[in-house]
Amino acid sequence: MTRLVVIGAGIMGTRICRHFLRAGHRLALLDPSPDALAKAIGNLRAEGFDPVGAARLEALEAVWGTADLVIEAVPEDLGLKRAVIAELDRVFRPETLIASNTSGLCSADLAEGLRHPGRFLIAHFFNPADLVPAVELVPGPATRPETLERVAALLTASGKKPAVLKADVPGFIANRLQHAMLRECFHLLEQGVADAETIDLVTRYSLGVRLALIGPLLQRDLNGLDTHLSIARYLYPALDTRQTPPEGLAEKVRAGHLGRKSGRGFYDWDSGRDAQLDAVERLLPEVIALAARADRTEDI
Ligand SMILES: NC(=O)c1ccc[n+]([C@@H]2O[C@H](COP(=O)([O-])OP(=O)(O)OC[C@H]3O[C@@H](n4cnc5c(N)ncnc54)[C@H](O)[C@@H]3O)[C@@H](O)[C@H]2O)c1
Repeated sequence: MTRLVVIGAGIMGTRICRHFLRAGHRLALLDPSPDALAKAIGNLRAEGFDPVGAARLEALEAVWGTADLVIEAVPEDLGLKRAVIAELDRVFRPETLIASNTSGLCSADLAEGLRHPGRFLIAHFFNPADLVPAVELVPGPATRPETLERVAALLTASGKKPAVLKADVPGFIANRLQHAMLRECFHLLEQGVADAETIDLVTRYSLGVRLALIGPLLQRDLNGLDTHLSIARYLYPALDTRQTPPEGLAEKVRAGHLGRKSGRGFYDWDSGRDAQLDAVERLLPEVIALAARADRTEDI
């Protein structure tokens, strides 16, 4: 059993806790917001777990300062994350590993100025973190090989699929792909080629049907690289290559249309859509089980 500390009791922190508690680890959760902490601890207790909750690091230091791994999941702000990680580096013994759940900041930027940068790396979980198997691991220039090995082993033993990147690039793999696809979605919307419902429908019932079972590169091998090259030759010049986010997106954010959390985004969020999306999330384990079956051809 490993002792873990999670910093930040928001969407990601709570679900990361749930994952490791289910895997049998001991866990402390820290958040300076009393509401966020009470909600997270309350939800985890309702599931039969008993995590330690704290509002300040000093409250954990005596007992948890020797924890095996600390994972920070505070808001995506480089200055805030740097300050939090530097404090963790100061408070926890040098043997305690430190991971950041940043969505795409560089490992080198987060580790700058640390006293013990060899114990730091990025461990990028996906939402919902208790269900989605992949975790991107991004070492920084000073990360020790044992840090990477220990975190990868812990994740594998708890049922996750860690994937180690060979370079410290912003956005890692998944967010680079996601943003490339979304840039083209905005392009199609702006050009009036299709509305949001149509783009979502085509994506789900074409690319989406395959993606949980076959990665995009293996799928291209199936299709034939010569065909892909012929299409790429005429298609690339027509694709969006802009270097700044679309103005339409910025307008939505300025108007407070943030998606589910504000009741309106690309779609209107009434209680029916809320309930529908909750039901869809309950289907995720089935999709994940299918993806795992695709790795074992004897099961198909
Ligand atoms: N939401 C996602 O889908 C998702 C997916 C993958 C990665 N991430 C990344 O995970 C991180 C957290 O995202 P989230 O969606 O859980 O955010 P969130 O806003 O839901 O939660 C952040 C929590 O951090 C707490 N916090 C703020 N300052 C703190 C501090 N100094 N010490 C401790 N806690 C502090 C806040 O009170 C809040 O409860 C971000 O880096 C984000 O980019 C998010």
